[in-house]
Amino acid sequence: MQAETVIEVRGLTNRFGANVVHEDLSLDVMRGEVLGVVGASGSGKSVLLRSIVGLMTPSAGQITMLGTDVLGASAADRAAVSARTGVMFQDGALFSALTVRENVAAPMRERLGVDAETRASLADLRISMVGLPPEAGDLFPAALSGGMRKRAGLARALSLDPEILFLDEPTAGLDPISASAFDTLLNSLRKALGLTVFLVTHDLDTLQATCDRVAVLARRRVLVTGTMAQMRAVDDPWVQSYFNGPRAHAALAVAGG
Ligand SMILES: Nc1ncnc2c1ncn2[C@@H]1O[C@H](COP(=O)(O)OP(=O)(O)OP(=O)(O)O)[C@@H](O)[C@H]1O
Repeated sequence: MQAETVIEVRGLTNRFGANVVHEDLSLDVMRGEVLGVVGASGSGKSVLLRSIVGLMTPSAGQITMLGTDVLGASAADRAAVSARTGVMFQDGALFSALTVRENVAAPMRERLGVDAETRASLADLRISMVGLPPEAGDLFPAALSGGMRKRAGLARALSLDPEILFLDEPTAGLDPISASAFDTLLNSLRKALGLTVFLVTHDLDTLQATCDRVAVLARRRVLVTGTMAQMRAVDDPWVQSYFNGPRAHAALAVAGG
């Protein structure tokens, strides 16, 4: 079966004044894969994610998502594509004045023509899918631990039953046990829901545990894509120090690789 490209980025350029972050960057994301996006701090991983999900307008280039040219599309078409995706930000980006259940239900208000009671039941389903206890739905974000906040952010990203999930540093700030539990959760959700996942991370354990392919951002573009094993053979100093450094070896040893 021919693999389907669900995100196609071509000729992407992003600059902030004199700071050129991306220049003629290209990337494909295939349906059903978990793609890890790595790169040094400041290489433009978050800017790439924000460009794809429409939170910022790139300086130049073309982005096709789920068959729609998102930069050229009408606001209504962009919103329709956006409703088929979910984004989880590093800090969860939850509304502090809303309970977890209300946070998870918030995207449904606009997009789903269902009453408040149904929205609450659907939100509770998402809350249980991410492994939070039922009582977490009544809590406000301030009452959650870091790990619970990540899960609540994930539940909200799953609110509209998305095809593509964007995760920005999902395990940052978590202790190793919680991070590993998050990896396991991501793997099981991805299987159960048939998700495509665009995962920005620095976490080698997460890459090893969850990703089918990795894309390395360097020198303003996607320098290389491939499996973790392929990364170890790439002749580039940053790629070598990242994928063949002591931390990478530790991650591989744990994974039995
Ligand atoms: N709104 C903005 N205005 C000006 N410069 C910006 C803006 N957003 C990002 N940048 C710049 O773009 C570059 C890439 O930032 P980005 O946050 O995408 O990096 P990153 O690879 O995600 O880094 P990290 O791993 O540290 O999170 C940085 O030089 C940053 O200062």
